[in-house]
Amino acid sequence: MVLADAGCEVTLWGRRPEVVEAINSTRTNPDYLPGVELPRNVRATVDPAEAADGADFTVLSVPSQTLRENLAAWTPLLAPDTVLVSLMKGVELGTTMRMSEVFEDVTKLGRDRIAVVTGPNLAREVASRMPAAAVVACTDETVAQRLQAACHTPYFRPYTNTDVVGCELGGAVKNVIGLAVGIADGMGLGDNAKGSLITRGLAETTRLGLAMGADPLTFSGLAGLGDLVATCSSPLSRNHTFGTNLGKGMTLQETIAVTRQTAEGVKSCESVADLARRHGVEMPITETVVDIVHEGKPPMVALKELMSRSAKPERR
Ligand SMILES: NC(=O)C1=CN([C@@H]2O[C@H](COP(=O)(O)OP(=O)(O)OC[C@H]3O[C@@H](n4cnc5c(N)ncnc54)[C@H](O)[C@@H]3O)[C@@H](O)[C@H]2O)C=CC1
Ligand SMILES: O=C(CO)COP(=O)(O)O
Repeated sequence: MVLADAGCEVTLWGRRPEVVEAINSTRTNPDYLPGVELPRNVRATVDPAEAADGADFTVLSVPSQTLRENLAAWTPLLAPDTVLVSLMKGVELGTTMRMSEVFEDVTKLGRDRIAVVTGPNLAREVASRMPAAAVVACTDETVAQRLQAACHTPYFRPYTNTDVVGCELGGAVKNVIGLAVGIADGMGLGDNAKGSLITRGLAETTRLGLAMGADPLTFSGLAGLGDLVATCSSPLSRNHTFGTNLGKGMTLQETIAVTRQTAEGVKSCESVADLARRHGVEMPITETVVDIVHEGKPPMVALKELMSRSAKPERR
């Protein structure tokens, strides 16, 4: 919708024929975004070849853990000069690859053909054309500028950045911190706890980013602090909501059963923790989320452990 509002002709691929049919005939996706009317220049198809044909930009937004499989099937269909754009905020389990690295690995395209859009962009608010800023990241600034122009609308204001590593890490780790804040909210721990988790969460994200060669300033920007604040304050966030349900005492299985859409942090917390170990970086909040979500540690026990960690200076 953003690309179409910015003047692009958009062909949207969808898996389910009934959703594609509803989009083409009613201009809405009634199950997921009721009440949002899509512009005329968005057309849907079940045929990935039709969606990819001649595309200047090929924008990918599937769950991070299925990307590799999806992209392997789509690679032969990509238009020769297309730029691949990731909207995804996750890290692949096992390989610990960021989404742009999976793009590179599967398609063998150069980094100047791979871009990322990220920032505080809760889908429901963007679809309601509520104002938001975003980051368009590519190692090649001219490509970032082309994409910036392609998605700039009166309600969507993209900035460029060449720090792809920092932008992707900001998006992926904020989902994990969003889970932590959700858990704290579900436990009724209050706003001081929230402010503390957001800030210390950003500190551990920045530590990891520095170890991976990111620009630390990226984390005080839209891809870092901006997205963290939006996610940790909004009931629209899937990760925050998932955490809240756990904090209220639901089991993992019960929480999964009431979650209809992708909460990336649930899987990516493990790959982020893995990345941290590989780079020798301490990420206590991320480790705590892994313990609660995957090891069944009771949130109250995890809280006591976090609060009784050894005292230390703030900037270390
Ligand atoms: N929802 C939001 O506000 C935002 C989400 N994102 C990111 O966008 C990415 C996608 O998330 P959402 O759109 O929110 O999730 P979603 O669950 O709403 O949508 C995921 C889409 O992927 C499809 N899908 C699921 N399994 C698939 C498979 N095996 N193969 C192909 N397609 C499959 C689903 O049918 C659905 O259309 C995530 O990485 C998320 O972090 C980024 C910014 C905002
Ligand atoms: O990334 C998002 C906002 O920028 C959406 O967060 P959730 O995936 O937690 O809904």
